[in-house]
Amino acid sequence: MKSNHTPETLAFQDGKLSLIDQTKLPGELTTLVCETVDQAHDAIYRLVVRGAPAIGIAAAYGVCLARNANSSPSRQAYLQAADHLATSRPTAVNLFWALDRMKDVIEATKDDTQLPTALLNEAIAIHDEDRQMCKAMGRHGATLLNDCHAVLTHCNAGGLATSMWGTALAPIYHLHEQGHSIEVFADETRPLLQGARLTAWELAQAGVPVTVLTDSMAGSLLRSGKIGAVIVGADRVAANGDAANKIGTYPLAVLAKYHDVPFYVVAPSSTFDLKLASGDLIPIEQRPREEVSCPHGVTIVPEAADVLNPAFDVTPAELIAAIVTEKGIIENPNSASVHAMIGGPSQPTSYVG
Ligand SMILES: CSC[C@H]1O[C@H](OP(=O)(O)O)[C@H](O)[C@@H]1O
Repeated sequence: MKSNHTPETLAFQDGKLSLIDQTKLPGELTTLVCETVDQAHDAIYRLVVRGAPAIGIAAAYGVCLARNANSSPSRQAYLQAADHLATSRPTAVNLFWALDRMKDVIEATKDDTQLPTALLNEAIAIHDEDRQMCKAMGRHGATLLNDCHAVLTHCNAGGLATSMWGTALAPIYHLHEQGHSIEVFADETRPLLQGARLTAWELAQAGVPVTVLTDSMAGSLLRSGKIGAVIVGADRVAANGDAANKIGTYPLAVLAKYHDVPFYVVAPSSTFDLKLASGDLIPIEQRPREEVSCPHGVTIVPEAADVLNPAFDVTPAELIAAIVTEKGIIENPNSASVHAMIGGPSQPTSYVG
C-alpha cells in the first residue's frame, strides 16, 4: 500500500515522542510532543494516541523517555517507567505486550550504558513490525471483501489506531488502491465519537467514500441489505476467539448475525492474549462519567442521574465469522483455530488490570 494512505500516527526523534493529537481531530491536525514518561502516560490515558497497536508503540517509546529525566537512567528507572505506563489503560493487551518486550530488553542488556540504545532499537522494531503487520492484514482481509462494495465499521481501527493503514481499515485501503469500488459506513461511536471524528477523517483524506451514521442506525442499515460485511478492530482477543472492542461492537455482532451479514475482526497477533481462556476475563476500562454526561462541555445528563461508561464490550467468538491476522485468516474462531494460528510459547503475559 502507498505510504500516503494515512499519516504516520506517531514518531520518535531527538529523544521526543510526537503524536497526532487525536482529541483535536477532525477540526485540527496538530502534534503533541511528549518529553517525559508522565506526558506519554497522560497522552495514552486522554486518548491523544489510542487504538491497541498505537498504544503499544507509544508506550514502547514512552519507556525511552526516561532518559530525559536522567541522561544515564538506571535499569530500575526504566523498569519504573514501564510499570507506570502499564497503568495508563487496562484493556488493550498491546500495551502490556510492548512493555513486556521492553522489560525483556532491560533484562537482557547487562551493561547499563547500553540500555538507551537497546531500548530505542526495540521500540523502533515494534513500530516497524506494526507497519508490516498492518500491510499483511490488509492483504489477507481484502480476500474476504472481493465481492463486497459496502462495509460497516465501528470506532476507529484505521491508520490512527496503529503505526499506519490500521487493522480493520487496512483491507479497505488495500482494495481502494487496487481500484476496487468499496464504500465505508462508519458508526459515529458514542461517547467519544472515534468513528465520526477519526474514521471518517482518515478515509476522506485517503479518498475512500465514507458515510457516518449514529450508532442507533446500524440495525436498519443492516436490515436494508446494503452492507456486505461488518469489519472491526479489537483491543484484546482471548484464547477462545472472544474479542474485546469499543463499546457497541457486541450489539453490532448480534445484529450482523440476525441479518446474516458476515462479522469480521481484524487484529494482529500482538492483540491476542492466549493466557485468558475467554473474553469474560478481559478487563474492561471504565472511563469518566463526564465523557457521557458532558460531551464538549455541554451537560446532557442531570447530576442526580448515574452514568455507565465502559469503554469496551466483548463479542463472543460464535458471532465472529473470521479473525484476520497478519499470519492469515482464522475462520470460525475457537480455541483450537486460534492456537493453531497464533499459538506458541512466546505469548504475552496476561494482564488483568
Ligand atoms: C486497531 S485497535 C482499534 C481499537 O481501539 C479502539 O479503542 P480506543 O479508541 O478506546 O483506544 C477501538 O476499540 C478500536 O476498535
